[in-house]
Amino acid sequence: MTQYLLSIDQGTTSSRAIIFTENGERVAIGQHDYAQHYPRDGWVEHEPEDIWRTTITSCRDAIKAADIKPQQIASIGITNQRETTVIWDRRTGQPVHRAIVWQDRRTAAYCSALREKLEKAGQAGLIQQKTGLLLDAYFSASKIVWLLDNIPGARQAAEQGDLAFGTIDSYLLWHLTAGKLHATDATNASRTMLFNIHTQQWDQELLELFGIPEKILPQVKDCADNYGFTTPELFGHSIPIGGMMGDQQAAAFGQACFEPGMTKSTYGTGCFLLMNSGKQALTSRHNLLTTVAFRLNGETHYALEGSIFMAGATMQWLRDKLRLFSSTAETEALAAQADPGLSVMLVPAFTGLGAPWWDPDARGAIFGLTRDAGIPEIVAAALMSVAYQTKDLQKAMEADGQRPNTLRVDGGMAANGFAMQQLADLLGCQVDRPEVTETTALGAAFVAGLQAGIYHSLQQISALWKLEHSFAPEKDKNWRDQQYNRWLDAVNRTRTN
Ligand SMILES: Nc1ncnc2c1ncn2[C@@H]1O[C@H](COP(=O)(O)OP(=O)(O)O)[C@@H](O)[C@H]1O
Ligand SMILES: O=P(O)(O)OC[C@H](O)CO
Repeated sequence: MTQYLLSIDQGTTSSRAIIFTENGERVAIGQHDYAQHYPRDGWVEHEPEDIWRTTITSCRDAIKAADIKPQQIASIGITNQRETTVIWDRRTGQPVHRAIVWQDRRTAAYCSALREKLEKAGQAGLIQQKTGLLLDAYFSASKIVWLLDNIPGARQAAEQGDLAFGTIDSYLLWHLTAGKLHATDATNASRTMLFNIHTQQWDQELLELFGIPEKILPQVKDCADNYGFTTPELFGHSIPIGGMMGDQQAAAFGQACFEPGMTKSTYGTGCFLLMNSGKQALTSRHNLLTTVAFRLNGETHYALEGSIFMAGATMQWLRDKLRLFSSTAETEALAAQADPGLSVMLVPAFTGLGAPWWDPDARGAIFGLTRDAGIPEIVAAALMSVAYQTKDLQKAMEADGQRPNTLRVDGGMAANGFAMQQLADLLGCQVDRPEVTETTALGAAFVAGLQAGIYHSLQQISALWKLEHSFAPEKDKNWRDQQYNRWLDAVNRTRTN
């Protein structure tokens, strides 16, 4: 009987399930979008029930479309939007509130106050030293604090051990196993701001600092590990769950970035660039994050990460709010019509600026508009903003003494040839796009396959990576510097810090 791997990719805007062959070929997909809730400026929430329902429907659709039996699935891998925080009641499985999404900025003021407190106490570097993260509303810790402080009775219930916290991976695992397992993996744990990435343990000092009871936290496992079995009612058969990874780490794994210096950049809703740093956890002095890249057999590999909040989401804004086009697939042809002599710049700071600026109060702007500027120029500026933001990350890595070698790209926006060519031109390095751009799902399938004994080494997985197109830089250094200086000027005009 032919064996397959099922990857669950629970993303910010949609839930997906993809069936892969043992050779990493995509057989079938199930995908469902779900509602985004914006109750106030800067607040972003998801209904956990929507996440669960769309995930399970996507799995069933994928199994049906692949025309296979659940018995043929050797293992399930779970990958997910990271940091997004859910707290639920262990007795009923009911969430106490909607999930607070990674993009949500409601705890920005709390984070600023805590930063000041730490600075005054001479402990400014404490959080970065332990977690590799910068004190920001992006990560789970301050979101947990908000839930415990704002949901009546939550703090007391948490202290009594009645509540469970999880990022989306844990929440899905809990439901897939009918409440048998409350676990996460080291990559997701490394995004909570409560996990010491050096000792690989929940950190007591940080739990005290945030006032979070340890009882609500999940057990932390390797990425390829025994995550139990799906409860039989779901698929008519209990399928083993063998892999778990945050989505950006999964993308790096699916891109086979296993050696130090290997770098990937994923262009989905946001953009996340990860450079493998091997078994060494590098500390950035230029506002990048240190994160767990993967942990296998108890051995941790690290990465430097730059997180940008708006990439594909900028294209959605142009489509849905400005109605400049009806499908993002049109943007490549539109941008190709832009007059290269016009210098429109779009800074997509809709929810503040991420790495390396970390300015939660900055807001978006379009500069350089003239009477000749039209839809093509604005679309081109939006696509180029993604390349400029990646250039910011490249500069920060270089300032940290790192020189990422070729860049492997993936995610929905990597399909856009205009954006990818701009990226190669601005970075001045080769940009490689693989045959499978759903590398996030593929990475989760790979770790699940390691656990199932389908793969025996990382070399075996590397050999499955296949190049589809390589974008080579076509512009010189002068052009790059000139363009980048104009970008910096535009960014500086939106910054508040
Ligand atoms: N051809 C394209 N050109 C530009 N942007 C695109 C294109 N295709 C998809 N996108 C953008 O990519 C994003 C979807 O990518 P995906 O990897 O599915 O995201 P996520 O996992 O964050 O939901 C959307 O924001 C969409 O606007
Ligand atoms: O859902 P995505 O693909 O936009 O990824 C979200 C990231 O994991 C947030 O850190």
